[in-house]
Amino acid sequence: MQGREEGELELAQRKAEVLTEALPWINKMRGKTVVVKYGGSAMEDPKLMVQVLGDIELLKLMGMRVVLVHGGGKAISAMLTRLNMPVQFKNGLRVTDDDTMEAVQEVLIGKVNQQLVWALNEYGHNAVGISGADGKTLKAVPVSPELGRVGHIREVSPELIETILDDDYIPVIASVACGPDGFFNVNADEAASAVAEALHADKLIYLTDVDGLFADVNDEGSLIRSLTKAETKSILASGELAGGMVPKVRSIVEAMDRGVSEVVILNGKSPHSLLLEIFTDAGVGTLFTQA
Ligand SMILES: Nc1ncnc2c1ncn2[C@@H]1O[C@H](COP(=O)(O)OP(=O)(O)O)[C@@H](O)[C@H]1O
Ligand SMILES: CC(=O)N[C@@H](CCC(=O)OP(=O)(O)O)C(=O)O
Repeated sequence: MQGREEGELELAQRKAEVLTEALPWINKMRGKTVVVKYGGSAMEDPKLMVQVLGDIELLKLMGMRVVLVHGGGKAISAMLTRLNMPVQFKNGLRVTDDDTMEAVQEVLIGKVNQQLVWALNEYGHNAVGISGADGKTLKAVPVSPELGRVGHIREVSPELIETILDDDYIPVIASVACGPDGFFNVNADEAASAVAEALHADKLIYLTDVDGLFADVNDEGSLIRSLTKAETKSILASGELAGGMVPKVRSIVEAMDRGVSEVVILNGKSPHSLLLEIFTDAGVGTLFTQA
């Protein structure tokens, strides 16, 4: 009994230490705009998803203007497979014909977006789900004829997002944009980067399914803790990155080129990585800074 009480006291002291360490960060981040990109790879496990959304709720309660931009690539591929439709990527971007575009809309806007909104609402902080077509928030132009309806963001109109934030809701944005003749499929990493730029965000966070950027993709011990913009550009140019990490790192460079001062890649599968990154001195993941 005595031992258990001592253990409990130690735990309480540790919790108090954590709060003390967090206090300056809470002060620093109050009122700041944080764009969180939540990727399909880290959204697979519903239990983990609930935990991530709980962390987002906490950021909101601590006074941050939190914007959630989401993907859902795995869910789209699963739907296409069920429909016996091809799943094809070039340089990390999905080849998107008209039928594929319909499936993308159904999965991202109809399913994933509303699941996230519903789950955030369960925490008590009301969320509003939009796609890039709402309020013409994301306007895109085609990337190349071989990719079909894949869009590159040409312009972001942040007014609707700002209205939602000003009314104290959490905007949840599906990475579908409007283009010259209908909807376009935009990589969610690029959408998050463009939204962060348009909102002059203080921080852009990519939640994915790995701890950050590895020097060697096959070695989890090779996590790179921090990179400057120049170093990030040379990694991108080296051609060593593969799969979804290519558009992610390209989006990070674009965000930094356009003035976002801090970008982080975090593992959305490790418990409370968001809180550890924002509220602890050491942080976690890979931090990208201007210099
Ligand atoms: N150098 C690297 N470091 C870390 N991950 C890498 C690297 N190169 C490629 N990857 C791959 O990128 C994946 C993350 O990108 P992606 O699957 O698009 O995530 P998300 O769906 O979260 O956007 C990782 O699971 C990993 O397989
Ligand atoms: C053009 C393009 O590739 N669009 C992506 C959009 C979803 C996405 O980016 O989802 P994740 O963040 O989960 O990977 C796709 O169709 O998969």
